[in-house]
Amino acid sequence: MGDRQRLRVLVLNQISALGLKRLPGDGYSVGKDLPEPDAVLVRSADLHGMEIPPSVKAIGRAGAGTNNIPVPLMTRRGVPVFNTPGGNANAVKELVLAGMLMAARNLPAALRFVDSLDPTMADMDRAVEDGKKAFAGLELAGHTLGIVGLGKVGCLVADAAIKLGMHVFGHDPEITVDAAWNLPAQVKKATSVTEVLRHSDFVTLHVPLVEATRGLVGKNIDQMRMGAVLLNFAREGVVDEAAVLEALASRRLASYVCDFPGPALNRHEQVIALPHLGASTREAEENCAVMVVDQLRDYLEHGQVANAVNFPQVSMARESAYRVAIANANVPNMLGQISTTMAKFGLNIHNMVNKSRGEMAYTLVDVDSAVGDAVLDSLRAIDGVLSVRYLPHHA
Ligand SMILES: NC(=O)c1ccc[n+]([C@@H]2O[C@H](COP(=O)([O-])OP(=O)(O)OC[C@H]3O[C@@H](n4cnc5c(N)ncnc54)[C@H](O)[C@@H]3O)[C@@H](O)[C@H]2O)c1
Ligand SMILES: O=C(O)CC[C@@H](O)C(=O)O
Repeated sequence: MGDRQRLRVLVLNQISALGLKRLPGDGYSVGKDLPEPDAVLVRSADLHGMEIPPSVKAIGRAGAGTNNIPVPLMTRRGVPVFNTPGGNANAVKELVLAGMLMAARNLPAALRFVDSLDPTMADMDRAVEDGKKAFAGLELAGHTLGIVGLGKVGCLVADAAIKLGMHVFGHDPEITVDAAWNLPAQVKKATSVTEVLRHSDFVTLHVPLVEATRGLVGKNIDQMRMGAVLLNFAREGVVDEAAVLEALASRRLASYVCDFPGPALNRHEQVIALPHLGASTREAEENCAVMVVDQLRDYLEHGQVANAVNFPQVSMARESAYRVAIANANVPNMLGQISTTMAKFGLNIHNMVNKSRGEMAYTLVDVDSAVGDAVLDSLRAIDGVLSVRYLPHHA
């Protein structure tokens, strides 16, 4: 196949080879520096400042958060943004448990103490026994964990905390039915973030960064129990850093555990800052890469949509070799105009599906004969049409 006939996938972060090898060389070119890419694959690369070429038809995020991608702009261009719900949730859960244990047992300070001991000293045992009292901690069992955000990560953390003997309070105003089913019955429902903060010894945040969650924990830190621990494995902007620093100084917060280092946090003795490690396990990287690549391929080759954050879920079995995929504004008479245009060119619609999500809608149309450029141009010219792709299937 000629190079331009292959679909080009621009890869902007380290994506597991297990996923990338699902893009077969006879149909795809994959690389870090490809002109006119058809799709972009990322993890945390910030696309806000980047010129996303008009050739891009889909963006795949191997992970959960999509705040590094200009999603509304892509929606206006009729470009879906895919993510991988749950693909890295277990990895994050395990790091949250590690974070709670590191804070509860003063492990970073204890390690620094051991590191400071002169290995050649005569009485190491005595120095250890004398020194250890500075690091006495507390056990998780019997303490209360508050969880804000009961999605893929929050639910797993709740389950693990219950199994460790903790009491758990959870808050999520938009919890899904599936998540609610998965939640252990012992989790108590909190009706606000403040209620979680008031009743918890440990508070962990698992919400996406959107306008509504920016600074979700800030001034309200003064509602937290004295000596509580705050964990942020969500995003930097979900907490107000100045409020955290103040609460650490007053000892309202004993520790702040986060995945987002910064100048005021690094080397702070009450802060445990990790280098955005939540999803960095072999298993999570493989899960996310495989999921996102499969979703991208299904969209690029068949127009089907699974796990896009801005498009409806759409699937339709292939019953014809000639498929057109159309993203359009969710306004009256779009389907009428699409079918009239196709009829004008003598195309018979074999099967179609149309679904909407918010202000946009997505339509897959299978027709009985090949579709020429003139039809596609006429479809593109319909007011409200955002993108049109022709997806012939060569069996
Ligand atoms: N540190 C890391 O490496 C890492 C890894 C995975 C995810 N994350 C971050 O964690 C976030 C959550 O991940 P997830 O996989 O659980 O996502 P998810 O979409 O499954 O869950 C997010 C939950 O937050 C809830 N929510 C939204 N706004 C809320 C609010 N104001 N108050 C309470 N709940 C609210 C949603 O209803 C949803 O249930 C991601 O968006 C990402 O930013 C970080
Ligand atoms: O890719 C990563 O390493 C981090 C991913 C994480 O922040 C997410 O939102 O899924």
